[in-house]
Amino acid sequence: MTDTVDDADLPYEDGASQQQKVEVLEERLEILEQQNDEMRDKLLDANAENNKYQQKLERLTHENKKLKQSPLFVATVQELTDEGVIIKQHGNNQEALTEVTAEMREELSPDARVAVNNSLSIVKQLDSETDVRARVMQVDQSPDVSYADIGGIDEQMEEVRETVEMPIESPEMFDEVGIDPPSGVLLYGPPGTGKTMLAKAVANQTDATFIKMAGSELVHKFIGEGAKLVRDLFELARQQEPAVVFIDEIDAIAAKRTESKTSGDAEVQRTMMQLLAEMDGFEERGQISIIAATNRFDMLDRAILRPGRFDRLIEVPKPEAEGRGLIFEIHTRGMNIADDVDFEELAELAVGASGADIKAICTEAGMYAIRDDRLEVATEDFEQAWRKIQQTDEDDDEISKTFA
Ligand SMILES: Nc1ncnc2c1ncn2[C@@H]1O[C@H](COP(=O)(O)OP(=O)(O)OP(=O)(O)O)[C@@H](O)[C@H]1O
Repeated sequence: MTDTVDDADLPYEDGASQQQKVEVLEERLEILEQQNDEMRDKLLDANAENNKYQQKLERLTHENKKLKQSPLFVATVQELTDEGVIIKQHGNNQEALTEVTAEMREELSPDARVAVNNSLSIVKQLDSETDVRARVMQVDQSPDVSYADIGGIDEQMEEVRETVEMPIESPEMFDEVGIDPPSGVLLYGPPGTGKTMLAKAVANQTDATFIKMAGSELVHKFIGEGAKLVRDLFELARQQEPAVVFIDEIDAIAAKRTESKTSGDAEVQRTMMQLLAEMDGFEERGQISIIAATNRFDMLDRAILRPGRFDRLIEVPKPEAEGRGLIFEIHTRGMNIADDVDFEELAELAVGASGADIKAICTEAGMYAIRDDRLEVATEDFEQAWRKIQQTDEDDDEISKTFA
């Protein structure tokens, strides 16, 4: 590069002639012009380079977005080698060697959980397993539901108590008599009839930790991890025993096998096999009771109903008139209701309502009173609320038919 002209001192002696001064200044001007040209060239080059990087960035951002949109699989990092990173896919346990950028490599360590795309490139690192567990499993040390909060399903409640309470409270009795305690209870029936409540109440009664896992979340949100999460679920229960493990929507993991052999099916199968294995290993299970629930009994794989697994099948139906009356009574306990409100009458009116519907009627009736600026809930409010809830149900049915 040309010499720089960086001192501001005049480049000639004080006594220099006019001629000498002009010559020196011209010389300096020439240098400056040259430098200017060089700088302009560099700027142009830098701009071109910048454009190139900008385009590359856009392309990569687009590609990254695309990668994140398509379904990803979960894998665990086994080893960081000079050739690349060895990962093991969950579900099929296949190992693969994949290359990663230097930045990604810095972040990774053996045992890290990562999401990989179809070509097994690592797209991102995932939360630790504890976070995932927290999201799929709802743990409640002491649920606040008691038997007195449940109405209209006394028989079912008795059966659940008999099956679950005894093995938790007096496991030694089963040892002494020499029989295996009943392993699992399967509650089936329409939505909102109190299945979850029953499981919570029995956990509360036995001072057991209530651990809930939703079957549908297990297979839809955590693809490739179902079997492992089932293992984790029972491990967690063992740490917390006595525990009641409640598997909601079990039909999502234990549905009848279909003819198709898609990878989704295989994954669900693996999850179910793990569940069966955990249920069969009762010896090591300790004071852990399993309660599962489904609205789709007809869809269940018979394997799950074999003796020694869910050997108590309890139907939890919608309540009859008497039961509906009791549920109205339960849900209005804390409400300020008019003296003339008659639960039997309300129960006669709300034909076909589930426990959850009745709870909704009571809340809605309270809302009608508030809107009307009254502090007391009247019979009319309940009637109006029931009409509204029926309407909402009909609308929902319409919507589900439209999308069916
Ligand atoms: N038998 C009942 N007695 C009192 N309240 C009930 C009863 N059944 C349902 N409820 C009310 O409805 C709510 C929902 O019930 P719950 O979650 O137990 O139903 P579920 O049968 O587990 O439904 P799903 O199949 O949709 O999971 C409860 O929190 C409770 O307020």
